Amino acid sequence: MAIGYAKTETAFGEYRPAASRSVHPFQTQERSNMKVSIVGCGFVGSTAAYALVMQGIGREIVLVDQQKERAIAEANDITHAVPFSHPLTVRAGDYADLADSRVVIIAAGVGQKPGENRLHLLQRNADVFRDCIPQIIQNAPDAILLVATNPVDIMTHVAGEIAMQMGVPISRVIGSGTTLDTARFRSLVGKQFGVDSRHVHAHVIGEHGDSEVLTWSLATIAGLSLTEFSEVRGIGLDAGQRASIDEQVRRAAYQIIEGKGATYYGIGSALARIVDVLLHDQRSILTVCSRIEDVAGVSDVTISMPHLLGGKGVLASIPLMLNDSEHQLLNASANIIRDAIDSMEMPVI
Ligand SMILES: NC(=O)C1=CN([C@@H]2O[C@H](COP(=O)(O)OP(=O)(O)OC[C@H]3O[C@@H](n4cnc5c(N)ncnc54)[C@H](O)[C@@H]3O)[C@@H](O)[C@H]2O)C=CC1
Ligand SMILES: CC(=O)C(=O)O
Repeated sequence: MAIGYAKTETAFGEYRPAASRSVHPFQTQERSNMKVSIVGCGFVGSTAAYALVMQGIGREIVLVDQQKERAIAEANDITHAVPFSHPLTVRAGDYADLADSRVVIIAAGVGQKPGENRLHLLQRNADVFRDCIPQIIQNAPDAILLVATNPVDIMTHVAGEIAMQMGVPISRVIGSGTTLDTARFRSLVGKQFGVDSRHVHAHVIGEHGDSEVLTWSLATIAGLSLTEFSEVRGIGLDAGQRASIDEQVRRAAYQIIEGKGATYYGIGSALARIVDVLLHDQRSILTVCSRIEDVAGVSDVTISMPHLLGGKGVLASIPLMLNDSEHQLLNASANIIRDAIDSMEMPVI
């Protein structure tokens, strides 16, 4: 293009006359379709925003928190990372600013203190959801809701109950579920074998909590079962090593919370990955949680299984060919979630 030509290229490769541009160059239609909002921007919400910016996922991020000053401070801090990463805008807002969001991440509520498990948070965070989910849906009725707040399976169930009463299809209500636990499992198996964990195919399913199920029998690397891979590479994976990996996955949150008060890098990255899949209809398989008709003999439960995810949310949950012991563990895990759901009064809008 000749120097001085009176057209400028937007960030999206679209040319338009500079003089006729009435909005900031980033403020195009494409950008508004790439809007992601985050309600609850403490450790988890703000780290998810940072991960989105670092990876260039989406174009606009809105942070909403009951502590407005916190949201403003986080938005400013993350904006200062933009010149080193990707051209997103990050700003604080109110519920009205959620309008036109494609995805709303919900990380509002309390986290575990040392000595607490995730189920201990149930009543406190259910109260938070009674307050914030209706406001999110009123302002962003077409958005996909992505829940991170713990206990995430039950909070996703609560969000789904409210969403359905407000006319939102349940396929648009997703929880991060065991996406993080699956990442922990893959990273530890990768470390054991000296293999890039992105090439370890292994899933954690069930509750995002103490009863989760590591599906060892179905784990593969390069199409080989872990036993076969272990033989091929001459690297052992005995019962003791499996038990140690299981313990490290299952107890990771406790260990990290004991050490630094909260977990956020892993979940922030998991949330960014899920958002990427949703925004770009990537049809990825992730162990998010969604409301499923029947899991291991337990009916109508919100739980993590491998899910096919696309631009409209959950496209399918994928049943696994588990061995008997894994099936029993999944049944027990699903019953724990079902009992917790039954123990509480679901919100009526
Ligand atoms: N799903 C997962 O794998 C993980 C989930 N979590 C969960 O995420 C949640 C958030 O954890 P953190 O960010 O560490 O907590 P945090 O305390 O740092 O942040 C929570 C934020 O929510 C805000 N908030 C509370 N009530 C609100 C309301 N009604 N409306 C708007 N904002 C509200 C608070 O002001 C605060 O800024 C916890 O429930 C935690 O257990 C944490 C790590 C992993
Ligand atoms: C806190 C939590 O749920 C986790 O790190 O797994």
